[in-house]
Amino acid sequence: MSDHSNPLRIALAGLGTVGVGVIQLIEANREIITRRAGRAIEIVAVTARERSKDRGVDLTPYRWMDDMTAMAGAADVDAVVELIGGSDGPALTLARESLDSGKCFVTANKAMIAHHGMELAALAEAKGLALKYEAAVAGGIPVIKGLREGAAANRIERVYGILNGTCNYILSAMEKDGRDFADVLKDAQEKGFAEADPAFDIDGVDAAHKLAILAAISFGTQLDFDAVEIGGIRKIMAADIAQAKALGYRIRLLGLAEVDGSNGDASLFQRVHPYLVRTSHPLAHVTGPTNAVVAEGNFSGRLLFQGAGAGDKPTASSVVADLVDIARGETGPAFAMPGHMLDKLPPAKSGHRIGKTYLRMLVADKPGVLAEITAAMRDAGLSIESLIQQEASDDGSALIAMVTHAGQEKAITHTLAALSGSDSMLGEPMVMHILGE
Ligand SMILES: NC(=O)C1=CN([C@@H]2O[C@H](COP(=O)(O)OP(=O)(O)OC[C@H]3O[C@@H](n4cnc5c(N)ncnc54)[C@H](OP(=O)(O)O)[C@@H]3O)[C@@H](O)[C@H]2O)C=CC1
Ligand SMILES: N[C@@H](CCO)C(=O)O
Repeated sequence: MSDHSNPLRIALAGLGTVGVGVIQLIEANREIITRRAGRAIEIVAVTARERSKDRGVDLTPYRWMDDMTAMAGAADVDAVVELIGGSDGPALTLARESLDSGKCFVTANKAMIAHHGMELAALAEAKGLALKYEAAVAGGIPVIKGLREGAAANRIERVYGILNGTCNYILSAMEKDGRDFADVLKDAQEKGFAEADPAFDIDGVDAAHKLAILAAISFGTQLDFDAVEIGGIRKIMAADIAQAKALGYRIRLLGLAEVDGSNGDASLFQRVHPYLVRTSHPLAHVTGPTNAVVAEGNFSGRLLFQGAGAGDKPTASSVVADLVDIARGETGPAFAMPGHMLDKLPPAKSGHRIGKTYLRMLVADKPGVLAEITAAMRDAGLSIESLIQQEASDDGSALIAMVTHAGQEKAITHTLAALSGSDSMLGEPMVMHILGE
């Protein structure tokens, strides 16, 4: 470990959007960072794939190290910052080697933490080192610190929010301009907040990485990414956005987690899915790449964390905040309590969950179709709160969108199973849950 009267010396692996942001931030705010940290934070070594690439920052003050293993073992490095990405591969090797070599470790890599966070936390804990990942969840929002420190005295009942800036950008642009999905996605990629593989964003995987991390910190449970139920936004049509609006809702990709005790033993519910959110709810007004996380504490009440969920500067802000913590000597457990105290909960089943649901179906425009749908719903014990049928298209199809009264989720499954063989149904129905207040 480093001597706290000397600068905290860091090695930076990854010089892309976030890596360059970190260099710029440390340069721009050097004086205030030093005063807050109690000592300077100095970059001593850097690495990326391509040494000769122009990154718009001067790298000559720093030692270039092609060999990341050497970076992890360098005697003049106190903390390693990983901004490469990827759940495995070089990022994971660097994490293991850095902690093994006695270096504190900071990362923005939610994929790696979601998959390997328990192992890395155990490594860090065994050596009394810091493993920090504020930037991994919701970019520039200090939500990890908020939950880990500010809300540490609470039992968190539920945590949910908008965890992917790319999806929120796409959904709010579709909502505002009626633009189509592919066009808006291209925009998000150009702006630098989409993942290297944007399928991670639009299919909900990136939000699921973040949700699994939030759940572990919120509930004192072991990270269980594999148990997150995941859905994305690919199948959302402009018509869904319009119908949701007409029914008093906006569509947001949400991650939602809670400990479910309704069936006797506690289990962990984690879901990422597009939800309909009442226009009166604060999350309905979160637009663009902004993220927002709601945590409901049993003493604090509802907490809302909101801000930029991605981008060079906001994400760098979180990375450097972690470095300030390390410079101050803060090396507490990565998941807010020692690893052996984290509960291991089984994944919750969702069939008994009660809520309202949005259903959109493309159907053949012929007599009796609505009766067929409502009969399937009646048999499943599901009742309709509101329903819209759009005028038939030239191809003879009609779009039906409805919101059900609150019912068990398994009633939706039964309804769709009953309708699945029907030749009235054209294409796959779209199911979206409605966020309960
Ligand atoms: N962008 C954002 O807004 C946010 C990103 N994150 C996370 O931060 C991390 C970095 O993201 P971002 O900056 O956007 O990514 P970029 O793709 O912009 O940058 C990745 C960097 O890693 C380097 N790199 C890739 N592979 C290797 C390798 N094998 N060896 C050495 N260097 C390598 C690249 O080198 P080269 O430049 O030479 O190709 C590049 O400098 C990811 O984990 C991401 O999920 C988290 C929150 C927000
Ligand atoms: N691709 C992510 C970056 C921040 O984690 C997003 O769009 O939110």
